[in-house]
Amino acid sequence: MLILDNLSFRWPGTDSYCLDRLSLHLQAGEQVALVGDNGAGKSTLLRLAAGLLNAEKGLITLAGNNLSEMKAPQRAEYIGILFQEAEKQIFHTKVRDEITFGLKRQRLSKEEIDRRTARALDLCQLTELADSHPLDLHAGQRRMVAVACLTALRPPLLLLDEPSRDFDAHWLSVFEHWLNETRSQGTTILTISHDLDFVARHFSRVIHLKNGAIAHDGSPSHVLLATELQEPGPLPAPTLNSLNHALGIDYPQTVEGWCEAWLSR
Ligand SMILES: Nc1ncnc2c1ncn2[C@@H]1O[C@H](COP(=O)(O)OP(=O)(O)OP(=O)(O)O)[C@@H](O)[C@H]1O
Repeated sequence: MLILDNLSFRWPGTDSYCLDRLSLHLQAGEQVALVGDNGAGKSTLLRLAAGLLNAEKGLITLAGNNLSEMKAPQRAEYIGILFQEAEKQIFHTKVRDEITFGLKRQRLSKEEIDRRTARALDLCQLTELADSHPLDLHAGQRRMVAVACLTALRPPLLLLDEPSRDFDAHWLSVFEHWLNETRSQGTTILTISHDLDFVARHFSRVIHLKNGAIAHDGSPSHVLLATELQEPGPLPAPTLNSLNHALGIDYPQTVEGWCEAWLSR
């Protein structure tokens, strides 16, 4: 689905490479989390993958196409982006209009637009807020409005920048339910996250970016327990991994799986 081949990128006016000869291959239907310190280059990588920045060297291929040769509307058919400040993606005065905007641009029938909008509102628990002004909503709900727009458009690749931040417990569970639904439909997802418990709960492949290069790439237990993440620093290991490590066991990453394994030991 997405191939980053030997990618190098420097921000204008800087001498050092922000990303240095980075290669990454995402299969269709894979869900991958990108973790690493502040300034490691995660958002820059996501913007390159979205075609919003151009690499100095290397090639990005999206569904067999050279990304740098794809025009914005063609890229939009394949890629949905959730920025860190998702509220800046919202322009309309009603939640419903925000969702239908992208669908109308795709020239879908009214029935299809209504069907997709109703489903997106329902999945994102926004049905009762459909006629509200997005700016009257709180941060978690506003983020779900941006998520609902992606849901309705159904791009095969989602690029999410710290999607779980700003949610309270209720809206985090709504978002995680949405993520499970989206995964079950085979959508390819690349997400940035600093929440390693969230990463361990949802992603079977984790990439640890360090100083603009891939330091580790593998399962959550492999990557999140790697030495760098164990040391005191900005990325503490997720709770279940720390527990497994302390007890010297290799148990599942979900609370349910962990309890099952513990009870049947
Ligand atoms: N618009 C910009 N102009 C110049 N340098 C930038 C710009 N955006 C980011 N950088 C620099 O590029 C490097 C990587 O930044 P980036 O935002 O990609 O890191 P990150 O891993 O996403 O960090 P965080 O976890 O804090 O979001 C940093 O040194 C940052 O200062």
